[in-house]
Amino acid sequence: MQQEAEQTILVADDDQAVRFVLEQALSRAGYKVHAFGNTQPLVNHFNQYGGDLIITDVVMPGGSGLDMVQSLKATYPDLPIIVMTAQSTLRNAVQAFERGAFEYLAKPFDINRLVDLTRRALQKQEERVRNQPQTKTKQQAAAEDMDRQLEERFGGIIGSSRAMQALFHTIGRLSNSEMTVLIHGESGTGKELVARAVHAYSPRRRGPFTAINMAAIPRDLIESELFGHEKGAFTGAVSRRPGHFQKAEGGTLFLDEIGDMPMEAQTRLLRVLQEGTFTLVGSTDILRSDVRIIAATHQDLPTAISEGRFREDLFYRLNVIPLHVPTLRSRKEDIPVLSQYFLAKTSKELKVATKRLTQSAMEKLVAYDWPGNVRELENLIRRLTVLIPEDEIRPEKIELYERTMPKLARNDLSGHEPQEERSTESNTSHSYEAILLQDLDTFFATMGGLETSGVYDMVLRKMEAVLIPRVLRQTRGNRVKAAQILGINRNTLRKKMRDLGMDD
Ligand SMILES: Nc1ncnc2c1ncn2[C@@H]1O[C@H](COP(=O)(O)OP(=O)(O)OP(=O)(O)O)[C@@H](O)[C@H]1O
Repeated sequence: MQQEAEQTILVADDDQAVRFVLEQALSRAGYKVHAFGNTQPLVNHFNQYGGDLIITDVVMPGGSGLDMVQSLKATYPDLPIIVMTAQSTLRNAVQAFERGAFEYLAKPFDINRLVDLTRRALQKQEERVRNQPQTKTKQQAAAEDMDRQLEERFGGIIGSSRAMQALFHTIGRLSNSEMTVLIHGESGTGKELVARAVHAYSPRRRGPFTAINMAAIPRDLIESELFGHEKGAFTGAVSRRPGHFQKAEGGTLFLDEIGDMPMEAQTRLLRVLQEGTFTLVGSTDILRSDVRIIAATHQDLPTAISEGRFREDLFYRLNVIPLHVPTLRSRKEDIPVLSQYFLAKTSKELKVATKRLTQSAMEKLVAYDWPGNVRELENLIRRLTVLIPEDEIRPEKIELYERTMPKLARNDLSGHEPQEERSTESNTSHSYEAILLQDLDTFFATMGGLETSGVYDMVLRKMEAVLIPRVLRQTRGNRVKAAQILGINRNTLRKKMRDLGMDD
């Protein structure tokens, strides 16, 4: 029987007849055989060209086969070695196994038994290799090292573009300083990540880092969220409550979307920056603050100032160190490394195999404009990891998901005409198809593929089981209206409800 990939066996025996018999039998079994009259030439050959299995005699004029087993196993613990001897003593047998031999054969033996043993030893070895964690290539290990260093140094900010390198450089220069920083950049570029890195390399690194997003809090609550409130300061203020300034004491307070801060809160913030003091809402007690401020915005603050929405004096207080985080489309060279980073990160989080992007899929990602910047790329990679059953991400999958993402569609990953120019109807049907297809892919993936039979009925039934209750909820249980919306007659609806086990 021919082996799939030819494996090499090295034989050492001082008896030429034995060597001949072994060479013949093992070659017939499909192995490549090199036979030697002594141990040293075998070891030399192995060191130079390697080999998959060794068969050795024990007593040979130039050296002991057992000594060779010991020295080879010390360096190659997984190498299978079969020992054979005409002087079969207990001592020899014990020593052979103690030194790591796979098997010990007393001469004379049935040659078929040796061939059989050889096959088993090689199979076992293959299994062991398969079950062992993959050994990394030097290149992989170096890349991982670099990632780790980057992650450690810049809190997980990835980017090898010149713009990102310049940003890293500034963050590095800022370490040891406590100056106020204003970060500017489009949404999703990584402003919060940068703020965290600035904090992590500052003398306050052991203090708290607290983040608050002005756009995410109702405007009339921003002041009390930031500065805390006194009991009874407003309806609902049942007790005295600290704000983010107190929580960030001794550390850094990150004020995201500062452009959305209401005027009254701006005045209080200005006071903290000028005097280092503030008062709780509803109190006149002056509290001291030891907090470093890092603010961020995607808005153009000078425009907000000219429109009377932002205090000019506050702007200058905040903008002591301006940092700009570049858009992803202006640093396309970072897209491959970011994509790989998110593929690895997501698969680790979700405990699934890391997917690969084909070259043309990667080209698509690089060509795209990324209006949502790094956040959009991260989200897309997460979706692809979760929803695609295959290990490889091909460009069609990216086009498919593009249709379900209004933002992506605008920029057109597929290279088609922009979707806004298509009719609403076709837009809708496109996204329905894509959403359904995504869900089906996930559904089939959880069922282990599309090998099941009766898929048509099963899928339609599952659709009905979701659709009918949904429409009935919409009509508050009114079946006449529900049947109208569904476009089926009342009796059909009643029958389907019964089939689905829905109560009358
Ligand atoms: N250079 C980067 N390397 C790794 N991950 C990044 C990078 N930039 C952004 N991210 C990731 O992208 C997502 C968005 O980043 P982040 O929240 O910092 O953006 P942002 O500019 O503060 O957004 P917004 O203005 O909408 O608040 C986060 O999950 C972040 O971890």
